[in-house]
Amino acid sequence: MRVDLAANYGEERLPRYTSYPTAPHFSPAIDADTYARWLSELPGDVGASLYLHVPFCREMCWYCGCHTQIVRRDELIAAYQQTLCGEIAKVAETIGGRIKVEHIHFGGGTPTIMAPEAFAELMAAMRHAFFVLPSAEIAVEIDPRTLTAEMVEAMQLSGVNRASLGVQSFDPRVQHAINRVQTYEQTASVVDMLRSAGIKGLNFDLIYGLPHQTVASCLDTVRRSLALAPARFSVFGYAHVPAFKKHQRMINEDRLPDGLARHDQACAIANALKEAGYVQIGLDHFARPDDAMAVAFAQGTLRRNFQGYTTDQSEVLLGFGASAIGHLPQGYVQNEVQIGAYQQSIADGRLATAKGYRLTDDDRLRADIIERIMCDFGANLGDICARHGAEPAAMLRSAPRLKSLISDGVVKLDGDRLAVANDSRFLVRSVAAAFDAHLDPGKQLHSRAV
Ligand SMILES: C=Cc1c2[nH]c(c1C)Cc1[nH]c(c(CCC(=O)O)c1C)Cc1[nH]c(c(C)c1CCC(=O)O)Cc1[nH]c(c(C)c1C=C)C2
Ligand SMILES: C[C@H]1O[C@@H](n2cnc3c(N)ncnc32)[C@H](O)[C@@H]1O
Ligand code: MET
Ligand code: SF4
Repeated sequence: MRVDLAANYGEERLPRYTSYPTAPHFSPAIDADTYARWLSELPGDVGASLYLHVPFCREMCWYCGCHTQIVRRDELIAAYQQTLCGEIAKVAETIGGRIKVEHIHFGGGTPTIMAPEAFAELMAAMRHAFFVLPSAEIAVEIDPRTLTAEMVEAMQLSGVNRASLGVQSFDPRVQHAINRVQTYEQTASVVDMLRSAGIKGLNFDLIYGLPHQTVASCLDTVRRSLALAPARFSVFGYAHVPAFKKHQRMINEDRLPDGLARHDQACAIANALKEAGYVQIGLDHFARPDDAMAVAFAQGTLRRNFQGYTTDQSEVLLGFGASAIGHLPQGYVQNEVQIGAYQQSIADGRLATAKGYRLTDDDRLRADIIERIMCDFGANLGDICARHGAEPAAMLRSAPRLKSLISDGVVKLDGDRLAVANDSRFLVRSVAAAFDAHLDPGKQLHSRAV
């Protein structure tokens, strides 16, 4: 990495571009009526992906940046699951046909906090409302500390074929500082259970930049993780935003590694995973070369959505649950974030849309460019502009911040082909931001760029 540039670009607060425009630009002008109209306009043969958000956990990890809350009473989870079933039926009814589904992702929070029968019922509700293709990828985010054998069986019977495990760090000192104690044996046993049930597409989530983390501690976590041989890793830098996430105040900021230490940790993890034969993908993913994500990356067909990088090619993403975001050809929609408001909407027979964004033609063009930059570290502006009936020269003129990126050697422009220099890939968010017409540099809404 070029440390000289980190100071110029690295501290910028930039979006992670899981959508364009990004979620802070969503407005209440897009409401349940708009969503209903958009759904009814979907072509009958469209392929969709489903995202189900389950915003509950048993205990708060102090670093957590997800939309989740602590729940002790199982009745609350049961009531929420019933609401999800109601929302699925309502959305299918509004579409007015049984569209085909290519991917299902259960995220959270901790989806496996549901009762196994409730999980099975939810899957059945989806198969009833939609045509879930036999080839569909069905993925569940898992907290290895609380996964039961009964839940594994319910997932197996429901056709789940991928699982993403929260691992974060195996270092006991780090684990205590983040309120997440999870032994290696717990994780290993969950890996065994899942594999025995035929759920073989495994991902591990790791985090660097946590309190007390060092390069040695990160490398030890990688070494132990490699022994369990997951097909993929997601490696995130800890995003410390205590103003948004009050529980992050429990993290002692004096124990957080500084920018340089974070960078060393990120590099050490990346090098160790690459040495072990994993391919580095985008900002934060690693996959075995034969894994579908590595293949998509090699072929230039990797996509980016609200879960991060994905192999999912669907044009439509339907989000279910509190705070869930959906993406339709017309634009984005986000459900009520508060669980009470979400449940009330569905109980009243309405969709639960709280806000959204209607895409313009210019947004679609820029979204395409930004997605390719985030996925491929480059973009063929000529091809992309041609698909949108636009001129690459005009697009380049409207991206004035590219100039300094080019003169700093971060970006190379060869005709209409843009490429992020190999040693500057950590600045990919800055390159994407150069095409972001909505970016307001005054607002510090996002986490650090590196
Ligand atoms: C599975 C856990 C999730 C993580 N992020 C999301 C999920 C479902 C999705 C998400 N989180 C935020 C947004 C922005 C819009 C919003 O409704 O608030 C979305 C779509 C909030 C957020 N997440 C992180 C930060 C710093 C913020 C607030 C500020 C901002 O919008 O940037 C950090 C963060 N959360 C997750 C990760 C992996 C991550 C950073 C590496 C988990
Ligand atoms: C879904 C995954 O997101 C990661 N995750 C959750 N919160 C944060 C945060 N504040 N910063 C970085 N990564 C985070 C964890 O690795 C989790 O498993
Ligand atoms: N909640 C699970 C865990 O932390 C899944 C990842 S975080 C949404 O282990
Ligand atoms: S990291 Fe996972 S288990 Fe921990 S609080 Fe967040 S969603 Fe829950």
